[in-house]
Amino acid sequence: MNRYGIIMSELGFCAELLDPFIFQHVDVIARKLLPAFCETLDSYRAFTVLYDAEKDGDRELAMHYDNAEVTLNVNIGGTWEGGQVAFYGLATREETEALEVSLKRGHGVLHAGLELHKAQPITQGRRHNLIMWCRSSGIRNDLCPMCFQEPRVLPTNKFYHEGFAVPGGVSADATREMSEDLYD
Ligand SMILES: O=C(O)CCC(=O)C(=O)O
Ligand SMILES: [Fe+2]
Repeated sequence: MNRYGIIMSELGFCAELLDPFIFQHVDVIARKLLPAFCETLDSYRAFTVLYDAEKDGDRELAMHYDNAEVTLNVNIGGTWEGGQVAFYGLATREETEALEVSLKRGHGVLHAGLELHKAQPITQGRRHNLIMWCRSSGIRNDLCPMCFQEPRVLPTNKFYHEGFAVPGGVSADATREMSEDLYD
């Protein structure tokens, strides 16, 4: 469970910092390294995780896959022991033996969102990471990364579209009207 993380958009870190970082840099690297999992990255959800072995902190994160086409997980501080990120292969396949990544301070790992993974318990110190769930509507519009079904994409409110994009042809005004009908 992530009880102490913060959502980067709520702190205003997106427009000047994360938008250019993800859309101009991570996008190029992700499409080169993980072409089977992403096309152009066109939205993201970024948040932090904070583990603390000494206080009443979170110590670990249970096995899951991400609501992302690709995830960039970067350490942004702390000194710690334990806390490896363990990977078990794609959620759509049989579970493999754990591949454990011990991130060093300031280092990161880029992986497919579909990779099953968990954070092993931290045994000493604190670990603070920035998690960027990067989305590619070109992929998720055809296959929802959570339920593996083809989604029916409807306009939603303008703040929270979870990475899907309404297919072309719908004007901004029409989208706004539809979302007002649906959610007001
Ligand atoms: O603790 C970590 O480094 C991994 C966090 C994670 O997998 C997530 O928040 O989706
Ligand atoms: Fe994750």
